[in-house]
Amino acid sequence: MSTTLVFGALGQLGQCLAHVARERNTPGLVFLSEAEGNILDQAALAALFAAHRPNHVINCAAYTAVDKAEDDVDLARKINRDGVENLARLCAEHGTVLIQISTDFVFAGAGNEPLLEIDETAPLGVYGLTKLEGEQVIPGLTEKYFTLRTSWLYSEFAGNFVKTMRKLGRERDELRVIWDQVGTPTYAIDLAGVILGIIESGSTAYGLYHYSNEGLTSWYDFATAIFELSEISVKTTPIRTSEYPTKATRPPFSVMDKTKIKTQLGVAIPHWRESLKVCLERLAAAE
Ligand SMILES: NC(=O)C1=CN([C@@H]2O[C@H](COP(=O)(O)OP(=O)(O)OC[C@H]3O[C@@H](n4cnc5c(N)ncnc54)[C@H](OP(=O)(O)O)[C@@H]3O)[C@@H](O)[C@H]2O)C=CC1
Ligand SMILES: Cc1cn([C@H]2C[C@H](O)[C@@H](COP(=O)(O)OP(=O)(O)O[C@H]3O[C@@H](C)C(=O)[C@@H](O)[C@H]3O)O2)c(=O)[nH]c1=O
Repeated sequence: MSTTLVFGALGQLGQCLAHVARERNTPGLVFLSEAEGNILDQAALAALFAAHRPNHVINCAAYTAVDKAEDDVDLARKINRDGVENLARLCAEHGTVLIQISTDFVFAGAGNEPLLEIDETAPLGVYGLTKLEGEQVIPGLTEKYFTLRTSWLYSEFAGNFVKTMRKLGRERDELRVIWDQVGTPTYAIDLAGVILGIIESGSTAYGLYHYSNEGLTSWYDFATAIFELSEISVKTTPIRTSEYPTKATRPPFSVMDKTKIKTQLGVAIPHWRESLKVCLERLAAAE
């Protein structure tokens, strides 16, 4: 039986992978928390590879606190770059396929056309920069990798914008949400399905791919859709980024073009609003 090691298993995407793998009865996945599989601990990683001889590794481990990263550069770089290097090196030694997850925040987002895999990267903050460094370290070490750039992940698991908005929308009289940052939300359950599909298909079409849901929206319009579909009534005011100061600068336009993953890997992608409905139904059912 083929084995897949999943690092960062207790994070949002890690939990979504566990959920989808259970639903599909996918065998051979070994889920590793940070304590069980610290991507900075080279000796522990070597022992895990020797014990499991994995065919695939999914790296869900990351430093994802976008604002905090601005003051925590060394740790962000260790996790988002050096940890990826550790995994890629061992994958090369063992002939393992590495599935790395990256972000739309590698782009400056100054344009207004959907971004391709070949488009210029220019991260605006430490999180995006260190994620880009993680992407870039892989091809020098192994050819057998899939790097999937995704954006605006949400799900019923862990903390995310959808869960925050539902909570704040019920607690507050008014919310002010940025409308001049445009991107595409991604239901992390959909992404988990795509990752498992790549493994199940045994695809060797290695390389860098963009994956998000279809369509585009602003954070304000996303929040408005969350309230409408959740039947939460709260005054929601669109504001400019300048009216919501944050430590890290985010890309104003980070919509990614998914033509490559659709044509080369045969991935079918739901519109963000359809996937949002599914997530909100599941959240409501659990309440
Ligand atoms: N969330 C989003 O909106 C987006 C995320 N991405 C990317 O998707 C991937 C998954 O993100 P998501 O699941 O949301 O992130 P989370 O922050 O929810 O999960 C990351 C996990 O990595 C763990 N971790 C941190 N350091 C280490 C380490 N040294 N060794 C092993 N595990 C570690 C964290 O543990 P602990 O919490 O205990 O530190 C956490 O459980 C990441 O690569 C991220 O950059 C891309 C676009 C959007
Ligand atoms: C809570 C809140 C947020 N916002 C804005 C701030 C920010 O621009 C946007 C989203 O806020 P968040 O803190 O959820 O998201 P942020 O941490 O910027 O999300 C990013 O995370 C990393 C990990 C990624 O890789 C990106 O793709 C993206 O998902 O909404 C408001 O305008 N009003 C509010 O009340």
